[in-house]
Amino acid sequence: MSTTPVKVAVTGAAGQIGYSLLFRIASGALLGPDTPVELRLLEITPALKALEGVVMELDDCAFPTLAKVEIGDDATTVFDGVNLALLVGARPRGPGMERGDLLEANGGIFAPQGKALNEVAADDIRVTVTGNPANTNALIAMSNAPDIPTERFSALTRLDHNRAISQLAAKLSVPVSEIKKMTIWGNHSATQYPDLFHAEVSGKNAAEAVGDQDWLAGTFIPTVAKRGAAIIEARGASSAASAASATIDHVRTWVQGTPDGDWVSMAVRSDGSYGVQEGIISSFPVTVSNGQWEIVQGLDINDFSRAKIDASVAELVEERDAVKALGLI
Ligand SMILES: NC(=O)C1=CN([C@@H]2O[C@H](COP(=O)(O)OP(=O)(O)OC[C@H]3O[C@@H](n4cnc5c(N)ncnc54)[C@H](O)[C@@H]3O)[C@@H](O)[C@H]2O)C=CC1
Ligand SMILES: O=C([O-])CC(=O)C(=O)O
Repeated sequence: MSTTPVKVAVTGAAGQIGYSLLFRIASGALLGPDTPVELRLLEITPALKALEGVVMELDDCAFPTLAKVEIGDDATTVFDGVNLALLVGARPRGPGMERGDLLEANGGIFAPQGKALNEVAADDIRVTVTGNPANTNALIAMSNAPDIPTERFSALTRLDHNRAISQLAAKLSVPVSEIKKMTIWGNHSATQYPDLFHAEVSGKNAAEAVGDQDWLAGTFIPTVAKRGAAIIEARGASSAASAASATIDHVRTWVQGTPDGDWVSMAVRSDGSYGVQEGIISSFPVTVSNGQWEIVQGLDINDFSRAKIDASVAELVEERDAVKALGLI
């Protein structure tokens, strides 16, 4: 085992997602069995007592990869020297709400956290935003951290990506491992576009393998895009274990890379690829190697996909304009 622990910050650590996420990070599921981790856990002051209880449970697991845990309510102290920051802490939506309804309540959290990361994080900091509305919260954090390269900020659309793989695998009665090159485009919201025209099932084009545009447009896309709301309806609370699992998948891919012949979905700063307005944080197909993501280039976008991508990007532009008006970026 290497000796220097990787410092991993998690915000909202006493919340639902935190309760699933922390134990997976501490057990080595994020960085592997040979990399010790130091957890830096940020919460609001009233939640610190609950967080102490979670830390007692972490201690009781006796994870060999968990080197140290520090908790606190001050971002500048907790983020000091961190290599990875998982920004989860934010209010979840309830029944009947869209994630964009959280913009005002949650947006205010990410400007100070971006500033704190800018001031004290390690030089190799990588930031993943899970708290909703995730894309625009990542934009806020990035805009408030001018000294951190913009490619070190990302937002989570891996949960949508995993949901899309699962729905397609069930439709075609194949194992999820047969599905490659899934893409989520745009916003982590009901306008997101899960794209089957470039996905592959056992090496064959997924849209052709499905051969049913009505299912693709009328069942697959809305099922994936509205899965979060369906879980809130069923569970009475928003998805937590699957969100934690996707957060692990996202960061592990960012650190370890994508396998040959596959890609993942990550929401990252647009460079204008595929006509997505430059500067917003939008989900793209990306490959990762040596800790650097690259947007997959050269995919043909048909008229159906063009309209779906444009609609989700228009929503992201609206969200950006709203947080600009609030003075958050
Ligand atoms: N991007 C995605 O795919 C998904 C995102 N989410 C989002 O993740 C967020 C967290 O969800 P849950 O854990 O279920 O919510 P939760 O309410 O159980 O936990 C959130 C925690 O964040 C803490 N918190 C609030 N403000 C904070 C601040 N300024 N600094 C540090 N901590 C703070 C709260 O005290 C609470 O403990 C929500 O915004 C939810 O909508 C949830 C599922 C999937
Ligand atoms: O739907 C929600 O509010 C929680 C979330 O982001 C998801 O499950 O995708």
